[in-house]
Amino acid sequence: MKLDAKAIRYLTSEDFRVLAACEAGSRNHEVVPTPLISQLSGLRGGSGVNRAISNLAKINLIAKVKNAKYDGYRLAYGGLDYLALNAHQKSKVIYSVGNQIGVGKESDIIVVADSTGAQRIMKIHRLGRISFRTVKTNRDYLRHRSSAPWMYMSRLAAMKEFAFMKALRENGFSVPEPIAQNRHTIVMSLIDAFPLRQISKVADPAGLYSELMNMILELARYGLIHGDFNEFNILIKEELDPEMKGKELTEEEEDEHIRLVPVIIDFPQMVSVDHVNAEMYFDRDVECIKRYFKRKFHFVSESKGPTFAEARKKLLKNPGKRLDVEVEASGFSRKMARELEAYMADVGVKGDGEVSKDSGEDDEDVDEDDEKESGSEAEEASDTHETKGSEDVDDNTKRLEGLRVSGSAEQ
Ligand SMILES: Nc1ncnc2c1ncn2[C@@H]1O[C@H](COP(=O)(O)OP(=O)(O)OP(=O)(O)O)[C@@H](O)[C@H]1O
Repeated sequence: MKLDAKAIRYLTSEDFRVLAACEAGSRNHEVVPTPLISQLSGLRGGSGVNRAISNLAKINLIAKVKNAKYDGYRLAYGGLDYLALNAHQKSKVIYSVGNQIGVGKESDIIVVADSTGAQRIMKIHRLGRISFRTVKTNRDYLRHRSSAPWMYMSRLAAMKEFAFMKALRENGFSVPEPIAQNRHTIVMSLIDAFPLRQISKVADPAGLYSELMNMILELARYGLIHGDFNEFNILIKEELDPEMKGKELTEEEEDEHIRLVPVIIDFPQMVSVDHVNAEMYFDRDVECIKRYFKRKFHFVSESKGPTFAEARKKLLKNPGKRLDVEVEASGFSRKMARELEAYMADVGVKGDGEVSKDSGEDDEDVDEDDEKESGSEAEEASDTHETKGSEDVDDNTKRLEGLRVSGSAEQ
């Protein structure tokens, strides 16, 4: 399921039309019948369509499925990746694709660049990585979206992340700059920093701790609770004090004037302060930071940390713009939020370095399944085209390979 962009430059506009037809057909067909692909592609004459279908199947963008009633194809994650990449390329958001720098439980993080070489991050949401087979199949959100839930849920996750990132950024919060969203992907600015998880020593833990607590309170003042505020989702950027910029400093002086600036990069669980479980989420965020600072930096604050009641009071006394309301108005509706939340609840939440216990067991089963699947996919793939080495994963050098994304894509 890893993105391999190499084949994209060989795809023709016909291939992309057929791929888009498979995507459209997948919305209400688990297996899209070949005649329907042909019809939806709008291409005349069967031979072009058949050639495109066989091209796409060869590089695993679609997969042939023999159904009890008819033969057809289903869109694979790779196909959806290529459709999104093609769209980003057409709108000049992405010009080249570089290294994968992270594999999350539910996403891939890839360094990309625009035509000037400016580096950006593309995050590909993969909510089907944890197989839907293990999620209770009687869930409402699956019943109504049964044909391709992975596609729908991954797009919802990308929409949610983009909507919140935009609202937060516009209101002065320290988050990456959101650049574009297409299907299950978002493109954002690259933050040159490490996750708090990887920071072993902090000169002033009390300062950083209070900054993080203030962030939690400030979010609440704008009507939001992060819900997954932990050492993985906070990047720590080193910045020189503004008044020291441009001055010639020794290394020691520089160290003295470096400020640690937290940047929030991921908000899968973000909820409104009006959510039924708002207080639980708020307290969990506060506890997560307290526990982590104690364990990692041996820092225990004298104050107990903010309570939800205090946050509420702050919100009422000095309200910010209600970003929960703003996000809803931007197109990520309450219904979508509920569907995504039901799914997230099923697969569990990571906090303080651990996958929650209930979901952990599920995850193990699923990962095994998943490995088997992706293993065989990779084997097949290596027959037809090169696959990327796993050493690229987690490579923090953020080096671009300068791989062209597409030259022949549909206009
Ligand atoms: N904008 C960015 N700039 C730089 N690095 C980033 C950026 N976004 C993500 N990363 C890197 O990728 C890693 C994973 O990102 P993120 O937490 O958004 O993915 P995730 O799928 O939610 O991960 P998980 O499911 O494991 O929490 C981060 O820890 C960080 O190292």
